[in-house]
Amino acid sequence: MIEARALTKRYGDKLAVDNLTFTVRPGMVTGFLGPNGAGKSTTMRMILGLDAPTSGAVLVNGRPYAEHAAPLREVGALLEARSFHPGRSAFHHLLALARTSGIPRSRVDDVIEAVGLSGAARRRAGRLSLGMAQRLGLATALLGDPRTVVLDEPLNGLDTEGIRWVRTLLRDLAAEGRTVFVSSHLMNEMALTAQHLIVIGQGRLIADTGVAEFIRARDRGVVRVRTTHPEALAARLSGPGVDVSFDGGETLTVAGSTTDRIGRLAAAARITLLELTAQQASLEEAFVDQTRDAVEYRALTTGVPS
Ligand SMILES: Nc1ncnc2c1ncn2[C@@H]1O[C@H](COP(=O)(O)OP(=O)(O)OP(=O)(O)O)[C@@H](O)[C@H]1O
Repeated sequence: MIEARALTKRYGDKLAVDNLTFTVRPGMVTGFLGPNGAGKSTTMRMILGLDAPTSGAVLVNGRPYAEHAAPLREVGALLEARSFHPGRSAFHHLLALARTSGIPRSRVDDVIEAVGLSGAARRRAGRLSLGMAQRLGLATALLGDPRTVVLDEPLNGLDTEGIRWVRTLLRDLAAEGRTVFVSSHLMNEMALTAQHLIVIGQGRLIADTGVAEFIRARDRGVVRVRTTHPEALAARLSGPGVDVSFDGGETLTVAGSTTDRIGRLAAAARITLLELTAQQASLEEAFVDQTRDAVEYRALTTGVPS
């Protein structure tokens, strides 16, 4: 369990984390989302005792990180890929960590196997591909068999198979009753992996909610309709708050209405429907919509000078 209470971090004039209060619960994967510069990494560093809060506090499994007698057994972390000595092999990196934390050597072999690094474990870590380095980072996080894992962008550099593997790994860790807190910019992947979301923007909490609820909160009720008489149906559907767009063929996209209403209206007008589908917003659409005001660096679209 991770409990942030009025957690705040200021760097000079910059309020990187602003009065964040949230709880990350065990037994599910919690995604940590926010636009660039929102304060995710800063929050994660404070969870792990690598940065001190300006005010407020964050507890991991009931205590500040630094107060745990065997922190590696409480919290496993992946903050940056390649945060290991490049000249040391993956095996020796893990072995050195295990020795200083009272973790048995057999556990090193276990995590190497678990993350699929067996073939590369003796190679110097500096020569590992980004994907392999990411796997070593995950092995490091899991070494102490921790109750809580905190992972900053664990999917960076992984190929499709690696991404699917991490998805299963995170879900399995959560199913074992662990607390899994993971940031990622890959929204489609988060939608598949996480059950809960903490969303921040400019250091402030935007949402602390289930993934489905987060998407539903901004779902504008878009319905796709295929019909034999699109123009006639469009004329009947249009009205205050209802937006109908027509693709020129037999399909209409209707915002601001429902499948029930459209179905009944079509039946009353004796218009044949070929398809009537409520379209759910994607997590990415919901995210863009709900963090729009909190984007720190917005790309400006400028015309190309002629
Ligand atoms: N050591 C520091 N000194 C000064 N400002 C910092 C420092 N670390 C972070 N910041 C600033 O604090 C804000 C939050 O940064 P942080 O890296 O936590 O965001 P993030 O959500 O992890 O971003 P990204 O998604 O781009 O990784 C940013 O404006 C950043 O420039």
